Amino acid sequence: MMAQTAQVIVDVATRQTDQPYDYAIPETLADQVEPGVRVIVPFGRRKLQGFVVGLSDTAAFDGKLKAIEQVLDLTPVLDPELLALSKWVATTTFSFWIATMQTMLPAAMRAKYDRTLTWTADEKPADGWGQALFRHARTVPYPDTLTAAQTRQLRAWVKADQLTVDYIVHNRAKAKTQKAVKLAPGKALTSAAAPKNAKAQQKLLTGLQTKPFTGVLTQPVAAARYGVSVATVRLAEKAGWLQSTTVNIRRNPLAIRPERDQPKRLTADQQQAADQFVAAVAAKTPQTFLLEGVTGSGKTEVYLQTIQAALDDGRTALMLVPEIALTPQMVHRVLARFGDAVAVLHSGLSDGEKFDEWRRIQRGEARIVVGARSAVFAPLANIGVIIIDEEHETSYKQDEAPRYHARNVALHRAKTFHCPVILGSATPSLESRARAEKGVYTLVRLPERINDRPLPPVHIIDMRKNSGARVQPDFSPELVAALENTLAKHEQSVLLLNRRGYSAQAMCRNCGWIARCPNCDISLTVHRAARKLVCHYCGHEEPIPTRCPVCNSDKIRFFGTGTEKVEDTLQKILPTARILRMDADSTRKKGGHARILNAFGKGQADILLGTQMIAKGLDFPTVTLVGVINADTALGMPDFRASERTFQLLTQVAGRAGRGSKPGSVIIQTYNPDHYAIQLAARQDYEGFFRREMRLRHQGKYPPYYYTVLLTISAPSETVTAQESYRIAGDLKPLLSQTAIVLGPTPRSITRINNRYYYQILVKFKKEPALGRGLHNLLTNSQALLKNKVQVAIDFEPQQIM
Ligand SMILES: Nc1ncnc2c1ncn2[C@@H]1O[C@H](COP(=O)(O)OP(=O)(O)OP(=O)(O)O)[C@@H](O)[C@H]1O
Ligand SMILES: [Zn+2]
Ligand SMILES: [Zn+2]
Repeated sequence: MMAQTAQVIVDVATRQTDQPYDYAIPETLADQVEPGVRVIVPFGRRKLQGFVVGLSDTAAFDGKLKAIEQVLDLTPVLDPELLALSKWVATTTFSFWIATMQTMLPAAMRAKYDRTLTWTADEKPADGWGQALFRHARTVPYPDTLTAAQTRQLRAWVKADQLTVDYIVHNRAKAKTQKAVKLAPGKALTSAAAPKNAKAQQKLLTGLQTKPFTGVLTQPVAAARYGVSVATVRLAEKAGWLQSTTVNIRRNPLAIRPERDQPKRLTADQQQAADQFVAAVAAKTPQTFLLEGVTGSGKTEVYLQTIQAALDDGRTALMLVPEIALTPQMVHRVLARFGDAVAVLHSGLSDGEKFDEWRRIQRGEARIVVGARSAVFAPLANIGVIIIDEEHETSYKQDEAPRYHARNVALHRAKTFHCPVILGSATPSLESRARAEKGVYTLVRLPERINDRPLPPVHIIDMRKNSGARVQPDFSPELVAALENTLAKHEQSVLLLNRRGYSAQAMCRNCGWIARCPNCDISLTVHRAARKLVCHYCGHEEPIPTRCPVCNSDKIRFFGTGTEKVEDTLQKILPTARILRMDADSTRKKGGHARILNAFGKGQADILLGTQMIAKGLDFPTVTLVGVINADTALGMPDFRASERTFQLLTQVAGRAGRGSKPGSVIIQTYNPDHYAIQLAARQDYEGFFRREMRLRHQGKYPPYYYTVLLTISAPSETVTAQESYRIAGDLKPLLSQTAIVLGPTPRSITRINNRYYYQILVKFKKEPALGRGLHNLLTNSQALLKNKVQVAIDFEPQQIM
């Protein structure tokens, strides 16, 4: 019997509507409504989009149900696994179900884009309606009105791979076509078809006779196949023995086609790691491994060989990397090993490109997915292994709703697919390392660098002694000497400017006025190249003033260390050095990262100066010196993870030195030379750091000993924000046991952003069965919140507490 009722989640992100609504299924749509398709339904006075999440045979209240008006998808956009996952993510992150479902889809499908139909099969549609539809073009607008039979026909074509539905994305990317050729039917391809002395054309003719092709080849591919130039292929078209046509080509995200490489012979350590992973793939055990491998220990090669094992087993593989644009090298390596079987998903892609990749995955054309955080929702079926590289990275946690952590989502999917998860890092998060300690994860270590290369020696420079009139504030004499030395040897250096909370500000030297944002409690940052002051929180911009608005003096000066300013100073110290700067400004343009890294890799610069983004994953064998200009800025943050972050950053960046045959060295400038995070990072002693930091977390009752939930309450009025925060804290406390700890409410360290005030409550707990429901009720039932324009954000295991 056909289902009569569909449960639909409508596209309204409020607590009140965050539940399935019943809709009747009209008979004409009966065979189109399935879980995972999107529909248009009447909702109040509006028509809304929604997702079908379930079907049932009986109506909840007979006859009174409104009916589904339209089905948007010919095939489900979310399969049962992803549908169930979206629900789980919504529950565990206190998000709206609609929001998690939307997060899983490429943006092109979310907005109101126009749809098209493209006939992809060689032969024409069999029936008259289809032939009429595609009479003038292979791609036509999606018809406005379709009968049920016609929709059924479209669905059948899609299932038979004869038809695709596309979204016209108006920004940047349009579907790309390339000129192509096919054999002209009925043309005799004899050598008489071209002049005897036209050698290239004769060569092509011979090739076409001895090695003919079917279907369509792009001009360059045809040229390569027959060893002639593209011009010759064009001549052949003119002569009529090849027919010209076009093909849709995939918008290739990174536009790189690296040379294919072969698996490397593993070292003994790599082999024992790979053996365990491959065994878990084969045995289909949802086991979680923590691969703790020092920088340059060859973790990537182990990932690649494990992926190969999953593919050989007929399964697929998912590999997450932190914000992929930051690691073009990693993507390059995966593409070099697996070529077209790889789909790449990351935030640098246009909507059209993302959609292309997503569809290749959904259709099973791409069996390996490499991507940043949201790629954890890639529509892969039959996953054989999930890898999370640099698992300690905070970018795996989304810091806006839905506040999911990709690691947790990965672990959940792995359970569904019965596949192992590999968490890799030189500096694992304390949470993961502690789980390995307890035996929840299996610890696998790579303690040595490849080819017995030593880890580089690290020198700590005490910047408190770097004073006096003649010294440069940002460059100790030791660092300058090392840079000069490296330059003289024609080797390369990497310089890290740790900019977190540290940027150039404009100040009046006469009265002390500092340029501040009118909307936020934060000073504005100087962007000298653009001659602007910019707020990094709300985006407010204003010109740099020439006179102080308070005392009218013209002594406006800049202070603080911006990357631009350091670059200027560095150029003065080393006039002949070729410097490349890599920060948010210099990489804003698409592909900016890849371009800078590429230039540096080719030896077009001597020094790569950059922010955090240069610390991770770079593998340049020619780098022999790494300098850290200011190691301390992260230490000063009011966050219990400050030491962990500092340790991770310094260890990672130090690991960029000496990866090739020449030995490297590292210089760390700091005002806290005795701090354990800096001392242990200098020794690359992860285990030592782990033990020490664990003791402190235990004393302070912080993760991984305690769980944390952060409530952030905001409103346009500070009084309302404070009142509501105290009320919420008061409501929560009775729900909690004696062992739970409630910190706050306290104003956030930057209390006002974009003219809203922010207060926080941090709950630390070990086991609170009633907390989840309590928080849920708080959000659902609170009319007061709505009335006062109060927003409450709930963040389970927040990565940033400020
Ligand atoms: N078995 C092997 N034989 C030879 N070279 C190898 C082998 N495995 C890896 N390499 C090379 O060693 C270098 C370091 O490896 P890789 O970048 O994978 O290390 P990693 O552990 O990911 O480092 P990091 O954590 O610093 O990013 C790379 O250039 C890689 O090509
Ligand atoms: Zn002034
Ligand atoms: Zn602002």
